[in-house]
Amino acid sequence: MKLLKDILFKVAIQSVVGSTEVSVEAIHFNSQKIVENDVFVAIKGSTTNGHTYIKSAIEKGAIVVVCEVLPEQIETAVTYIEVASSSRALAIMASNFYGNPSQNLKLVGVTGTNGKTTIATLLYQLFKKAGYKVGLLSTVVVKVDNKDFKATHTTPDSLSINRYLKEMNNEGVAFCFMEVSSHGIHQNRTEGLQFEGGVFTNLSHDHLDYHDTFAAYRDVKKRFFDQLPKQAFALVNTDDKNGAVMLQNTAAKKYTYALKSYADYTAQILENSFNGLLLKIDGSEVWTRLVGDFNAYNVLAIFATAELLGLEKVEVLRLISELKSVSGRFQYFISDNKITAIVDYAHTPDALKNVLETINSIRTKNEELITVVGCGGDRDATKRPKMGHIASALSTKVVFTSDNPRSEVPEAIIKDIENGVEPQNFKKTLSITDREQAIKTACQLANSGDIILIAGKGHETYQDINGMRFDFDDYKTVEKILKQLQK
Ligand SMILES: CC(=O)N[C@H]1[C@@H](OP(=O)(O)OP(=O)(O)OC[C@H]2O[C@@H](n3ccc(=O)[nH]c3=O)[C@H](O)[C@@H]2O)O[C@H](CO)[C@@H](O)[C@@H]1O[C@H](C)C(=O)N[C@@H](C)C(=O)N[C@H](CCC(=O)O)C(=O)O
Ligand SMILES: Nc1ncnc2c1ncn2[C@@H]1O[C@H](COP(=O)(O)OP(=O)(O)OP(=O)(O)O)[C@@H](O)[C@H]1O
Repeated sequence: MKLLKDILFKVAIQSVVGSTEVSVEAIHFNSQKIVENDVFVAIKGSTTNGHTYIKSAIEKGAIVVVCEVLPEQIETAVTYIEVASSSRALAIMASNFYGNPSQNLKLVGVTGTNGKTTIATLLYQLFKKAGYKVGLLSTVVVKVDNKDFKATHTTPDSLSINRYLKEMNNEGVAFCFMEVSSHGIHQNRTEGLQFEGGVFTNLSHDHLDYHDTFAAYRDVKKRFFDQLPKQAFALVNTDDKNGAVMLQNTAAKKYTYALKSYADYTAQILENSFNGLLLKIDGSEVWTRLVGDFNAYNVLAIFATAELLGLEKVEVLRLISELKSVSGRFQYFISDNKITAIVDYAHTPDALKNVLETINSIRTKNEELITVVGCGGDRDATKRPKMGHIASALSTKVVFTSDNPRSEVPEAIIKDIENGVEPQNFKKTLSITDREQAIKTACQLANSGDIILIAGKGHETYQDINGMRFDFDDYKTVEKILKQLQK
């Protein structure tokens, strides 16, 4: 049990009706989870207004209600806390409830359109190898040192974040790396956390279904840096023009990294092949198994972050050479008959362009590049023709297919993608709605030496069709088909 007035510490309260000297059991923002002696936080969501559940939360046993508008009917046995932002109040209360766990470890947030999972996961790997207990909050998995938990979001809700951080405190975790999504910042999921540092990767067209405009999307990302305290570090990629924007109003210590322009941390690509990258960082050569130019940025960000967190340069360089690729991020194998199959999470125009350009910069002219790609349903439709255009312009053959059509008609999504194909590239493309059949066709089209890229789903192990999740794994599927075709 916790005293309400303690968990309200630093919450910007507008009015209180009732006593704050009451003991509460737990905090919930979903009325369905409420039991006796709980706090219910009513949040205005995107589909429902949590304030409509106040009555039902009280019936289930809530003794405290945190809300932005006081209900007309006040129950005398209940304490009401009126705040300007319930989601912000929730985050601060969650932090207080779990004993401000972010203050007991070094927390680094990674934000940007692409590279968050790669950088956060590889930092987790690197600090583990350096002998520390480490935490990870990522799109793929949540890790409390060696314990794994299923990830539900890129950045979980504030109660879950603080619960995981508390577990990390209990395990003696020294560093935690977390992905900070634009949805997470916008919904105040990271409010009140004490960050040791923030990393900005890049910004490109994404999530405009949610943020409406690119400027709004950029400004949400910037808010994360605006809120960093002065003892923290803000590390940004200044080859992306938005990097400088992120630093405009931050109180944190500013650091930059770049491959193409002057920066505090720079690197040179000496070699780039399917065996990995040879980089020169700060005068020293380092070999990494990670493939592609974009991973040179990721490795440089990892190097800088590890140094800023106090690791020795020589040790960091040694550990970088031991890092393994991240699940579904340029994850590849070469079949017995020498076909290279790559599974990559590129599901934005920019990420798709990057991954295709990377493969094209490595492959020889007589090796074909066959791409299998689709776009999600119920999400930003403006990226569909862009992805169709990019895939067909940068591959030798393309199979358009489904990628989580959700409630939309898969063929209609594919039609939107096809609309972006330039007439001269039509002959390179075909469309097959069923993703397994599409992958099979790509495998049948491939000859020894060719490369198949399966883009968009990466680590995901399902296909979301009409509210139902069906098991589906790009990597296992292509592995199975290529084996069968060899027989
Ligand atoms: C669009 C969006 O981000 N939605 C998130 C939001 O839900 P919402 O605003 O839609 O909630 P709602 O359904 O309208 O309900 C409003 C309130 O009423 C409450 N309620 C509702 C029903 C009830 O019976 N009782 C009750 O109290 C709900 O608990 C909620 O507090 O708040 C929820 C709680 O934190 C999130 O789980 C939910 O994430 C949904 C599932 C989601 O898919 N989010 C994605 C888009 C997302 O956040 N993605 C980013 C990464 C994006 C990327 O980089 O690719 C992420 O960080 O994961
Ligand atoms: N630094 C980078 N710059 C551009 N593209 C990148 C970078 N790092 C990775 N990518 C590409 O973007 C894809 C997604 O990478 P990653 O999962 O690390 O990004 P993310 O920011 O976590 O994305 P999401 O939030 O969608 O999970 C990769 O599969 C790769 O194709």
